[in-house]
Amino acid sequence: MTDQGKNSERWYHKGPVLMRGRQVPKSTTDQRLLDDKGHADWLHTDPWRVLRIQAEFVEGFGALAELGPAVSIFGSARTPTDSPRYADGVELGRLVAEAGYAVITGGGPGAMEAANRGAREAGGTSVGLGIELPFEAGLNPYCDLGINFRYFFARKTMFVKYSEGFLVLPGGFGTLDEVFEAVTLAQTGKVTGFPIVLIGTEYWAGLLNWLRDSVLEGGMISADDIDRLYVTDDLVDAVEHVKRESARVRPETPKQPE
Ligand SMILES: C/C(=C\CNc1ncnc2c1ncn2[C@@H]1O[C@H](COP(=O)(O)O)[C@@H](O)[C@H]1O)CO
Repeated sequence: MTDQGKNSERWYHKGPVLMRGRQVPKSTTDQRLLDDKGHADWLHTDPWRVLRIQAEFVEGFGALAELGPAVSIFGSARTPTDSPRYADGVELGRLVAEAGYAVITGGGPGAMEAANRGAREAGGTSVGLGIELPFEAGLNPYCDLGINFRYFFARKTMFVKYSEGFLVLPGGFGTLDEVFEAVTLAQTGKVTGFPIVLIGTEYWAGLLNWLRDSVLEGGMISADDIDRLYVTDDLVDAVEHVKRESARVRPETPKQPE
């Protein structure tokens, strides 16, 4: 930390941050630390929040480092347990587990619960990366390994870092956010060989038509960007697509469950 006068203008370095003129603080960080008697407001400030964010990454990396090959399954938190879509989720979780992958979901209800349930029932590894929400429902009972995140962005890093692809059942904003994050990471080369499979041709048709007719037509994306989204109704084909892509980009094949 440096605090100096230079050409009559005061400047101050706080780590990588440069402050000049009126931006220069009236006190130093250590003054504030030592003068701060008795009140705990600092606990709710951004610098303290950064430590919690760091802790979330450290805990996530620590818990998932030895997971082995995994696939993330997304889909609506609102899928009713007695619906055909829930049954698809269970079947998909089972197929993914039988293919030797751990199943990672958002740990919530609906399609997430279905996929965790399928993985658990098939004897696979069932992981839930939950998110703290104001209307907290907690992790579904089919998660064998669960982490509850405060921050969406830390949690999203885990889905991409620890899975070899995304399988996406019908869903709403949360699901769309996960799809578009993955496809943006693929488009910008931040992830390579990362299959994204949309399950349900009828459900996704409107979105794909809009991507072709407006987004591609308007020159906002390229034709091969749309090809990053593989669409199918067939759950076996969905899992096979992930296996094919994994085998193409990673020489080692998934371990079979013991
Ligand atoms: C809506 C209800 C609970 C929400 N609980 C969630 N728990 C964990 N993850 C969630 C939750 N809601 C959304 N997500 C994430 O987004 C995707 C689903 O969002 P959608 O808008 O429902 O499509 C999902 O894949 C999660 O990662 C009470 O029923």
